[in-house]
Amino acid sequence: MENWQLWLVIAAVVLLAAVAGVLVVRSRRAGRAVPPSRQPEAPEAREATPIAEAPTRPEAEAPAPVEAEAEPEPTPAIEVPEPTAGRLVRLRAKLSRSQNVLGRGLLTLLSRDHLDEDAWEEVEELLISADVGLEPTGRIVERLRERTRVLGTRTPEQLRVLLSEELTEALSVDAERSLNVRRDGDRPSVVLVVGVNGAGKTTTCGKIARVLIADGNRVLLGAADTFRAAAADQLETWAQRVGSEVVRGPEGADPASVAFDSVKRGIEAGVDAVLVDTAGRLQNKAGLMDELGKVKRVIEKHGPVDETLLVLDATTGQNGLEQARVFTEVCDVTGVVLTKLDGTAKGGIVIAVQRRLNVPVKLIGLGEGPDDLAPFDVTQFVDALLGDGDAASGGSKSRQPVA
Ligand SMILES: Nc1nc2c(ncn2[C@@H]2O[C@H](COP(=O)(O)OP(=O)(O)OP(=O)(O)O)[C@@H](O)[C@H]2O)c(=O)[nH]1
Repeated sequence: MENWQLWLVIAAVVLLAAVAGVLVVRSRRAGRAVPPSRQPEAPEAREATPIAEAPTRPEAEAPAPVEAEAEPEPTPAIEVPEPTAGRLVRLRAKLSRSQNVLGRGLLTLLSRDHLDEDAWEEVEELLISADVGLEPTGRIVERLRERTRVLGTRTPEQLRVLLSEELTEALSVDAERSLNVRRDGDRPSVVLVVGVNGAGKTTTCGKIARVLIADGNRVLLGAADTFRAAAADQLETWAQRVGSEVVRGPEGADPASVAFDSVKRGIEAGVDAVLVDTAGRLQNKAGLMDELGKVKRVIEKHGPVDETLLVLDATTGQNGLEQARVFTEVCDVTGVVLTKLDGTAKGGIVIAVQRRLNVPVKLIGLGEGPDDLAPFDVTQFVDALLGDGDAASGGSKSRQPVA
């Protein structure tokens, strides 16, 4: 090989080596430039907490250990319900805000020196305007007249005791007020929730589910209100919040078939209670009777309905009572849930409902919040109606605070 040829070969080799070097450096830089968000860890971390495995028992509801970089899921978190014991006492402020008109008004009237006819008429008017109803009002006034006459001079404390006793008497019923939600062997208890549109049925189902779950039960919600898809969506949201299963059908499905499937699924899943939400269209009594009758009949293929709760909006007053009576004729109502008592000063409706429908008020709704539902308790209710007694005692709070 000539000398010039040798130099040519060496130059070509050096050039090739230089080009190769540049290419290697470029590809390394490109490798480092992959953004962290495109690394595969993030999706894997998200999959580590599937919603399907979310615990349904309240004691298991403590926040799950945080997975390092997992992004939060958009599903509503399962909430820990407030304990149910003493709910009405805790909600007393909401109740007394609206109900003091009745209690304080009565105390003020009765503490007058001379209880003449005009004064008694005012007492009567106050009771009627608080939706107590004509017949119970007459009875209460008659008894108050008699007892204040015997009493003669009245101290504020005596008046308070007297009124408290009379209201307690008017509100008391012989029937059981607690919900019949005990499992019967391997069959869950079944609660049918009925009432007119907008009374608060779906909300009440969700609130009851929370109460039952707070007490350690497993609950299934059945969306037999197939008339409005939004109603089933609303129930489903409640189910996710409280950690219960939900059974729903397509919009316009036969409510009876959804109710049947709900109880069937409740039995299979071994839950303690199945709450069935229904539609409340009240176009005519025959239609309602057909629909609710069928729902009840198909549920009973699995066993009896343990509770039929009639949800009643307290703000609808005496008119609402007429509609409510239709439901008691159509199905065997075992208890009333009186909602929206926070939004009316007419607490006397509790007395009227029980007298007119002959069904005990079992629960009361005192707001839109998830824990704004309380078991109805006569003593605590009367306490809330009468407030702290300072209207009659001129400001001295002589009573013991509510325990
Ligand atoms: N203030 C107050 N609002 C309540 C109470 N209970 C329910 N509500 C409200 O009443 C409205 C109607 O409640 P729903 O539960 O949708 O009534 P529904 O009977 O299921 O109505 P439909 O699905 O149309 O039959 C909602 O805005 C609730 O938040 C209560 O105790 N107090």
